[in-house]
Amino acid sequence: MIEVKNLSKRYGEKLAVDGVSFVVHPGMVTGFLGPNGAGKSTTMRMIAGLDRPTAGDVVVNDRRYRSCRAPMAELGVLLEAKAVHTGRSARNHLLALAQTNGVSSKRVDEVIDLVGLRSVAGTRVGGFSLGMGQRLGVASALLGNPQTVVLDEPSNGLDPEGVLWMRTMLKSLAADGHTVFVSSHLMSEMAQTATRLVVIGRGKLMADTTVAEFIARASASTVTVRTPEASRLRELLIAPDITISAGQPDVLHVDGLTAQHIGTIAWQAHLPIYELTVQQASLEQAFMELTSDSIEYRTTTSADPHTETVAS
Ligand SMILES: Nc1ncnc2c1ncn2[C@@H]1O[C@H](COP(=O)(O)OP(=O)(O)OP(=O)(O)O)[C@@H](O)[C@H]1O
Repeated sequence: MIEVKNLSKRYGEKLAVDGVSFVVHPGMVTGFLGPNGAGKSTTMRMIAGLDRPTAGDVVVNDRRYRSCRAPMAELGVLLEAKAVHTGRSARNHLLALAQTNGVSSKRVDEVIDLVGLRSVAGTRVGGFSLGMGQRLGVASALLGNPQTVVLDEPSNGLDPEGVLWMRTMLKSLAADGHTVFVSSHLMSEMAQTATRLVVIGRGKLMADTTVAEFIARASASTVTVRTPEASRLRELLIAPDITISAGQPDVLHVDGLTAQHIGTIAWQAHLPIYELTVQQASLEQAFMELTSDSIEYRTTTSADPHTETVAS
């Protein structure tokens, strides 16, 4: 479990993390979302004990690790993908890490298999691709079989097979009772991987909820109805606070009523229904809606798409 309590981090004038509190529970994957510069990496670095908070506290697995990092069996960390510049092979790199942390060489071979690096375990790490480096980083994070893992953009640089592998691995870690806290900008991937979400914007907590609730809160829950009796159904449904727009002649889009309600009214009036669909926002749409005011680095729409402006 990770408990973050009133956590703040100031870099000079910049308050990168501003009084953030949340709890990451074991047994499920928790996604950590926020626009660029929101403070995700800074928060993760403080959880990992690599940055000292300006204020507030972090408790990992019921213990405080103030000045030193949590032991490998407690907390496994993958922070921003950095190439490991070493002439060592992947296996020797992990063996060295294992020796300094009292981890057995048997575990080294286990994690090599777990991350799918068996065929290149003897290859120099310096020549690894970004995706192979990510897998090695995950292997290092899992070496101590930690109760809690904190991974910053673990799917970064992975090919589709690698992204699927990462999703499966994170879910299986969570299913085994581990605490899994993962940042990502890949919204569709997060929607498939995480059960809960912590969302920050400009250093402040914006949401701490389940993925389902987060999406439900953002979407207007429009119901699409397909019926050959669209105009009759419209007359039966229309009421104050109910908005009905027509798509094709046999399609109505209804805001303000549930699918059950619409289905029941149609059934009572003996109107045939060919389709009744609740239109839910995607996680990406929900995220954009929630964070649109807290995007710090925004591209201008009319000018050069490569130009970035910093909002005041
Ligand atoms: N060492 C540092 N010195 C000064 N400012 C920093 C430092 N590290 C981070 N910042 C600033 O703190 C803010 C939060 O940065 P952080 O890297 O935590 O955001 P992020 O949410 O991880 O962003 P991204 O999604 O782009 O990785 C940014 O404005 C960043 O410029």
